[in-house]
Amino acid sequence: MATAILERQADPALEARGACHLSIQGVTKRFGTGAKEVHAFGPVELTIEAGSFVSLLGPSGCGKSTLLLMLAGLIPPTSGRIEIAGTPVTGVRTDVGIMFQDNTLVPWRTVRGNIALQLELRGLDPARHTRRIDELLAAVALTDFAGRYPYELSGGMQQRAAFCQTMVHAPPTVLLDEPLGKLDAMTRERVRRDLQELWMRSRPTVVLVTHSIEEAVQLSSQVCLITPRPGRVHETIPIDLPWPRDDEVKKSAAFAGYVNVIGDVFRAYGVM
Ligand SMILES: Nc1ncnc2c1ncn2[C@@H]1O[C@H](COP(=O)(O)OP(=O)(O)OP(=O)(O)O)[C@@H](O)[C@H]1O
Repeated sequence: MATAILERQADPALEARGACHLSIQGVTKRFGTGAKEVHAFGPVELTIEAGSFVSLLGPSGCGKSTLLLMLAGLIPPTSGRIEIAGTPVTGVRTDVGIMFQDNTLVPWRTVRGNIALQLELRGLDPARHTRRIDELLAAVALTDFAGRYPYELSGGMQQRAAFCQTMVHAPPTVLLDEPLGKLDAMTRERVRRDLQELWMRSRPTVVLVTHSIEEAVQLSSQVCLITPRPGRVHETIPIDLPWPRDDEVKKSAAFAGYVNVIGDVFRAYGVM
């Protein structure tokens, strides 16, 4: 799958897109005012190196999704500064690929039309990317459903279509908010492998929000542990395991060691 996803067609708009360095400087987020104010997140200082795969792990409500939305420029921080590749994030970033747990497929377009929409929104001509769309569809086993509408797909199929949407413009920065949460266990494992292979081949900067310690350890170059709300960085743990993180690696004592160490942190917080 990854090979297909990463093959880029000769469109300068999709070429020469290096991975981006992300910088989060003293960022906080508060929602509401007065008695209803919620201090959701921060202050946080965090640097995410270009080409790394960072998972954000933390208890429910600690502000992980809020951070992702701020990184994408969809909501502003209350204070602090976010930069992608040295440029302050001040609004929606079209060079970022983002995927949520609930997909953003529009009901009036087919699967192919939904994928094409992400190109159109960026001023790219879908007709020039037919091969890429076909390869993405094949990679997630949706070729036969390209002409179907979202309501005709299962939840897992909708997420796979949404994955194609996220990747079709070859984003140098990919933000994933529990994208695999609603997938069945077998599909989830397959998409994890695909995601890993994809990252290894083209090394976009990936930030993944997940509740699964195993998923974070399997996929990440670093796992960032976030405290209960208001979320702060407890620790960033480099995951020094060989790639690819196949079944052999997942069965290793070192893998189990990382899972235990991270689990101990959350057990100490009383959230596990
Ligand atoms: N638009 C909003 N208005 C008010 N409060 C909000 C808003 N969005 C998030 N919050 C609050 O901010 C806090 C962090 O929410 P967020 O969704 O970022 O957490 P999370 O770590 O992603 O949680 P989960 O793991 O359950 O998805 C929560 O207390 C939530 O209620």
